[in-house]
Formats: sequence, C-alpha cells, structure tokens
Amino acid sequence: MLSVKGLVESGTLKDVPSKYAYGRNPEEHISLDEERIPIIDFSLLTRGTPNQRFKVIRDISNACQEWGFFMVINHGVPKKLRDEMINSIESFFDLAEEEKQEYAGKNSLDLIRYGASFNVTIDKTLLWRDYLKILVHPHFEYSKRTREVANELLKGVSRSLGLEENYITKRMEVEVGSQMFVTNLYSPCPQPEIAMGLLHHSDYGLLTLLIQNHLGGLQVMHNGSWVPINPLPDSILINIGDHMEILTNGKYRSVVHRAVMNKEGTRISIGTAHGPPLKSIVRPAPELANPASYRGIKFRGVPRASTE
Ligand SMILES: O=C(O)CCC(=O)C(=O)O
Ligand SMILES: [Fe+2]
Repeated sequence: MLSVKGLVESGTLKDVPSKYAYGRNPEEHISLDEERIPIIDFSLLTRGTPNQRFKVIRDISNACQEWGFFMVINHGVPKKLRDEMINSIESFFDLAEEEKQEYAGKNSLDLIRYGASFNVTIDKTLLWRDYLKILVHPHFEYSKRTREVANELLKGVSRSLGLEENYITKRMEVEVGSQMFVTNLYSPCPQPEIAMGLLHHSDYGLLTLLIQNHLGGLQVMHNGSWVPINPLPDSILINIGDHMEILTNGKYRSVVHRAVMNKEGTRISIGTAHGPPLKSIVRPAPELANPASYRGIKFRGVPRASTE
C-alpha cells in the first residue's frame, strides 16, 4: 500500500482522493473555546514541599477524573532529546518506500511495524497517516527518560487514588513492564476537513506520554465535544489508557481522542504507551472494586483496527 507521504509527494494533489474521504458525523461538535487541559508541574510532584505535593496529587486526581488527559511541565526530558526523537522519526519516514516496507510487520506482536492506516470500520476508507510502531528496547535514552516520568506519574496516580505510592508500579510490575512507541506522520492535506488522520480511539496500556512537532492536531472528547489540544511549548501530554481504567475500576477513564491534519505542514507525534509486562492479566484493584465493574483481561490482546 502506498503511504500517504508517498501519495502527497507524488504530484500536485488538489483534492483528497475519494477513498480517503471520511464520513464525519454531521452532529459532531468541535469546541472553539480556548479550553486548556489541566497542567501538572512535575517538579513539584517529585521535589515539592509536602504541601505542594499534596496539591499536585489533588490536581492529578481532578485531571484524571474530569479529562483523562493533562500536560506535564518541568518533566526533565531534555528538549534536545525530544527534538532528536522527532528528527530521527522524520528521517525514517524520508526513506525510500521499499526500505520502509522492510519494517511492514504483519503481526501485532512484531517488534517493529511500519504502515499506512487502513480504517476497516468504514469500508475502504483510508486514514491520512503513516505510522511506525516499536516495542522499545529499555536502554534507549528516550525510553529511559520517559519511563522515569511515567513511573513518577504512576506514583502520583496511586496516591491520588488513596493508595500507597508504589501500589500501581508493584501490582502492574511496571519495572519490567512494556513500552510501545507509536509514531505518527500526518502529511499536509489539501482538504483536512474531509479526511481523518487517526480515527477516534482510546489508548492501550496504563499511561501514554505524547510529544509532537510544532503543529497541533490532537482532539480530545470532553463533555460531548471534540476539544483541540494546544500543548504548552516543551510540555508532554499524558493520557489515561484502557488498562488504567480497568485497574481503577472505572474511576479514571481512558478518554477517546483522534488526530486531524492541516494544509500547511507535516505533523509528527510520538506516543509512548506504558503498560505491564505483555503476559499480564489486568483486573480492577481490590481496594477500588467493591464491586468490580470490569473483568480481568489479558494485557496484550489484539489492538483495535481503528488505531492501526
Ligand atoms: O497524533 C496524535 O496527536 C495522537 C496520536 C494517538 O492518539 C496515538 O498514537 O494513539
Ligand atoms: Fe491515542
């Protein structure tokens, strides 16, 4: 299958080819308000006074219950490292199609998978996105640094639920857990309102960390509207994943989101999904489940087609 990047670069594309035309729900509402998702100051969570930590943990609780999304500032992941990640992903997508095809894994358990999106829920509609998914090696610097941030946030999340700070990391064996990179390239689109970059979905895992280049495009479902997210410069976006929803017995929900394109430039985003080891069974924490509203499920099932 031709990548969207290949399609865009193959000539002068004036219109979106019909197979990329996505039938939007005419009832959908996109928020025009400047709504800001909550901001969490990571440095206060890890190095603040007891009072400051208490307040940040309360903010995490509110953010997780009201939005399922928040942005983290002062997280300590250097700008240089984040830029290098974005640049190296860009270089991968710049390779010749035949070279990239060598990484086109067929199986959801392949360690590396390159592809162009195929939305099978709507017959023959394609998504305006090329992706590279990598089950990450833990010694890779960006992997290490994002894991550190995720682990500290998981401690904050545990405390925000009234649990001991290492509760989630221990119960989910996060130290030996899995980390998956999902890198997305959304090429400029001549009619962004007609196509879709990434269909509405929720994320796998416990927590996802997301960085992006200078262009926005993420929209989060909040109170029945799609809210465009404009992260603060240098912040990292965080969202609750499906397995956190199960673990918390639905107290913190994995919120639906999607990605749209723009006409002007290529948007790149890199999500890092943090979860337990692949073999784990995730079930509601007994402390939060009276009664349990979810069954235990295998962590590594088949990812849904909408995010493929
Ligand atoms: O590109 C984005 O902003 C969203 C990416 C995303 O939701 C995902 O990869 O799961
Ligand atoms: Fe996502």
